[in-house]
Amino acid sequence: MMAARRLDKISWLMGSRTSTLLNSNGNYSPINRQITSSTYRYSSDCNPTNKVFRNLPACVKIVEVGPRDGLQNEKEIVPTTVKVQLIKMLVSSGLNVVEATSFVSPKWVPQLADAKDVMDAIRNIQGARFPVLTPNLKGFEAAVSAGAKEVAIFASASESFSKSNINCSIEDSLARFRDVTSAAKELSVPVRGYISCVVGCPVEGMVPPSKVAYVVKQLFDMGCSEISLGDTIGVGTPGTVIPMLENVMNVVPLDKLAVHFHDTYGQALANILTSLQMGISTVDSSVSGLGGCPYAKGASGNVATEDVVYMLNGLGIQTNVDLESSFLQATREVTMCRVQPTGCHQLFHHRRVSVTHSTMRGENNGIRLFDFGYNGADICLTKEVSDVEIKEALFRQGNDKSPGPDGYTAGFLKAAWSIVGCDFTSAVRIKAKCIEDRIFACGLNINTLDLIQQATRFKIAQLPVRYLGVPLVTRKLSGNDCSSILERIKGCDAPARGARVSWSQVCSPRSEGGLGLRSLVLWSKACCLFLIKKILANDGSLWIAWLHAYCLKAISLWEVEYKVYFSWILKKLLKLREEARNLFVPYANWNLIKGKWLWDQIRVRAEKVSWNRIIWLIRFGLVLDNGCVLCGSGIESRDHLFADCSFAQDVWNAVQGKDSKARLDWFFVPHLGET
Ligand SMILES: CC(C)(COP(=O)([O-])OP(=O)([O-])OC[C@H]1O[C@@H](n2cnc3c(N)ncnc32)[C@H](O)[C@@H]1OP(=O)([O-])[O-])[C@@H](O)C(=O)NCCC(=O)NCCSC(=O)C[C@@](C)(O)CC(=O)[O-]
Repeated sequence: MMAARRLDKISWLMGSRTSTLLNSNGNYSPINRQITSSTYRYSSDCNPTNKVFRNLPACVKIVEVGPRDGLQNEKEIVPTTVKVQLIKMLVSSGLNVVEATSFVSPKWVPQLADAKDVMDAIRNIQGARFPVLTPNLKGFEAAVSAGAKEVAIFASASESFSKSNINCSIEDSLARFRDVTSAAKELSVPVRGYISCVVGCPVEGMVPPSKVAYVVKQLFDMGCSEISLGDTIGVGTPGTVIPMLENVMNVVPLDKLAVHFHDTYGQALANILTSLQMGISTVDSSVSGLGGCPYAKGASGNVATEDVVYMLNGLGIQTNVDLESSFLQATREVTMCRVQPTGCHQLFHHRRVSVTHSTMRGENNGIRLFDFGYNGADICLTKEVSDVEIKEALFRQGNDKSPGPDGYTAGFLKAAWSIVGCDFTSAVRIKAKCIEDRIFACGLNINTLDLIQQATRFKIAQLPVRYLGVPLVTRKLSGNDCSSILERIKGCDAPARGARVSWSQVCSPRSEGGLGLRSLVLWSKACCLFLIKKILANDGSLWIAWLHAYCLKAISLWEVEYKVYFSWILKKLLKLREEARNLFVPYANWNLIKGKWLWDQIRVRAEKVSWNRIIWLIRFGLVLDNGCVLCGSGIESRDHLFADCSFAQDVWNAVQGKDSKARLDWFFVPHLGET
């Protein structure tokens, strides 16, 4: 949600600043200045040769992944023109590697279905490279014919993630990627390799560094010019990143490696700094921290480009990026204003990223929100909800979620959104206002509720959610709560008074003219009798042992006296003792006494009817079984129907005018008329 908001802001910013990027001929002109740390106000005099930062690189290549990784997770389709504008703005800020889009299946990532159009539109932008993601040969061919000069393949160090992201095992993916790299080699197209889940996987948990190293080596051997190590769900810390990097560095040269950190736990900058100290000099990031992987539950945004550049500037490390470019400045300021309306103080910069990622995306927010004690959080929680948020909340619901009090399902509202969208959002707003002065409590006793009510003077209300007329309350339901459903049930009884068939007859077996239903009252009684049998047979269950030890206390069930402290079920069983005695005493063998047998004993029997099979056959157009309905014995085959069936034999005999008991032969039937 936060990413969506930031997108809105970015679009707005782009709209208001487009003019600054167009030259007098109306063509796009990137700025592409060489930026040094001295251009930045807070750059330090940090000497990269000092003890702590001895190994830091002098300059870092930033790979901007916002237009691809940043957007791929957005549900709302971002118009192609906006994407193109975003890419132009990023290049204008000095970012000279911008991952533009993906040539993946549009069914898997609908947001990037316009990959070809994006590539068409950025064809003439100079001063930057635009790699694109290609999951297979099909994607590679499409990318190349759309004008891509660089591609990226993406494997995973986790088997489960590989399956959920690209629908195949790691080994199968490597085979696909070999096809891509050999096709790319022929066309001299450089291939970047990604590895996801390098420290943790949403399904498998921790991923062993040796597994990462194995996949890295495979990608390197197949010809990847650069390999980016992705902490897809942002769970890494320097503590887990260091062993992973050490393993990887053993198998491929350092200058071939890049890092790609998501910022779920605000660790991305620490991880980047650690990676730089270990010699890495290529870092992926996404403008304003947009991003997440649609197939990695819990993956939050990428590390924000502005934050990375800010840190690198502070360390005196060169990038080509102008943090003071109008675009990055404005993106940063507006994003900060959302959560920090009192000012855009640089000190809150880091907090902004962490809070926005965790609170606004709705992930991990329970802990993070209060960890920070940050005053931006309450603004997030209390500010007015937007129409986009209302729509998002509805569209996140499953289609078959139970309907609200108005009876409309989420599926209906989604399908009819173009018609009812405006009404729906305004209705939600009205509701949001009228519930303001009531409290919805859960799990509190009546005294506490009273105290709250006295202190706040708010009414204690019930959630306006009912199912079949019964309120969804957190305490035990009272008779009053159920009154509406009871009324309905009673109401249902009324028309039955004039019915021609009694309920007991409806509940008799089909062979006795009923519908084959079982009366619940009778079935419950049969179950109770069954429990009595278990007590008498001392069947060994824990409950029976407990009954014998604590209730019956060595007295037989027939003789035990009724005690008020007995449980309701035991009292119920004792009331059935006489009936049980009549049933059980003649049968010493407990094994013969089953629930169905008991039900058969206690039910009222009716006369058998001969027509039931025909009725059921006709009523449902079904053949219930393949037995003959005329004689009741034998399978209803051709031979049986025309020859073997006793009814058929009577017919043939009548036709032939003789009383032959001889079995008719099927082959003889066609010739019957001839005799
Ligand atoms: C790999 C597939 C296609 C396999 O998907 P599949 O369903 O197993 O493949 P399929 O071969 O059975 O094809 C299914 C349909 O997709 C079509 N298709 C097949 N290939 C393509 C293609 N290239 N372009 C366009 N269409 C394609 C194909 O033609 C067919 O169409 P249909 O006959 O049903 O109409 C699918 O799983 C997919 O597209 N996955 C991409 C998922 C994705 O983009 N994830 C996000 C990127 S990875 C990431 O974010 C991590 C990273 C890189 O940032 C690093 C990190 O953070 O860790």
